[in-house]
Amino acid sequence: MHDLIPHISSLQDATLKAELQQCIDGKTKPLGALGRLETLMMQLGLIQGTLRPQLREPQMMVFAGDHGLAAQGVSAYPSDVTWQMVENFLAGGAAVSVLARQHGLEMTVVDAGVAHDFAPRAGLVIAKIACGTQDASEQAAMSMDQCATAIAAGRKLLGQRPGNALLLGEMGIGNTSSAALLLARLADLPVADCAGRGTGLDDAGLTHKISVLEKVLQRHPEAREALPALAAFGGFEIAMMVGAVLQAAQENRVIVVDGFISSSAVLVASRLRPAVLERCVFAHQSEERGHALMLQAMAPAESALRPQPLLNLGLRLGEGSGAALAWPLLESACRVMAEMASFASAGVSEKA
Ligand SMILES: O=C(O)c1ccc[n+]([C@@H]2O[C@H](COP(=O)([O-])O)[C@@H](O)[C@H]2O)c1
Ligand SMILES: Cc1cc2nc[nH]c2cc1C
Repeated sequence: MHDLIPHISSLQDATLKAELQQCIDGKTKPLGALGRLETLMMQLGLIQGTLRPQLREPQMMVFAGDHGLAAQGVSAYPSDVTWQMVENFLAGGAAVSVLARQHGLEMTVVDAGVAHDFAPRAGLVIAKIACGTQDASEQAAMSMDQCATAIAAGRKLLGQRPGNALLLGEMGIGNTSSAALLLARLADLPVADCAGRGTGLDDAGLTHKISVLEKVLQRHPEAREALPALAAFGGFEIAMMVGAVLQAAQENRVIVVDGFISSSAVLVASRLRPAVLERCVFAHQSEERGHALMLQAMAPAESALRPQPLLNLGLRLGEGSGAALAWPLLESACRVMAEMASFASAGVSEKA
């Protein structure tokens, strides 16, 4: 366990925090007037241990995997869409491909367990654990060994990438079911509150999905802790994201979290090592039912670690699209810290 799950220290440095606050408050604006950008500036400064945070070589990593549970009719789309969208990511035509290009994000697609043989090529890492998970309504989605292998692979892959920022993306037909199951079990919530329409189920489809997920929870009463729950409910792309998040946090990289499924990986990682949350920037509030509860489940209401998503655009796509859309805000936070004048340097009068 200790080899698999690294130690992650807390960033709480009262001196640096006071200096950052003084630097932010000293800039030429009414106190607090840059709102949420100011807390982002503070967070980036704390992560990097400096008054001048800088972002370099941001890595968009899109983890893909298939889900045995999809056979139970829990998604509006067929499983083949997973590999077809991987091809689309690599061809440059998916939403995340366009947005990553726009913002200069290097994009890597990771085959964590897609039920398809891909031709090797630049931008694709084939790290298949298996050709899709098992059907969690019949058995554990993956063995504990597979789960550990996926986490270790995610850590290794992230460790090999350059830069100081990770943007999380994912693709996997059926993976809103895994994320909802993880939330229901780890936060002890009714699965009906955690499950949403995913790729676009209608009312009857959602009712069916919830009844399938209730049976899956009953099938795995023993899977109560983070790792057994991850193994029971899947998927490989979520497990690999858990590894990538743990490694990125250990290396003090900024982690930009996308939507419901990326957040479920952070939920698991934060149950193992709560300090990962200090490195996480939550890009947006997804339209998927359950995402708000997912964010609340990560930390108590009064905690400074309670996730506060940057955007609320009604997104429900995944892929890392929301993380890419939020990226310019992180760049702006750094630019403001570095370039905005202070009252003293600009000769502007302070509050009377
Ligand atoms: O990230 C989100 O908030 C999100 C919300 C709804 C759907 N998705 C994407 O839709 C796929 C999973 O949906 P489903 O219905 O097949 O479980 C998967 O590829 C996700 O990237 C993603
Ligand atoms: C077309 C399509 C694109 C996606 N991107 C992420 N999840 C997706 C699901 C579908 C169905």
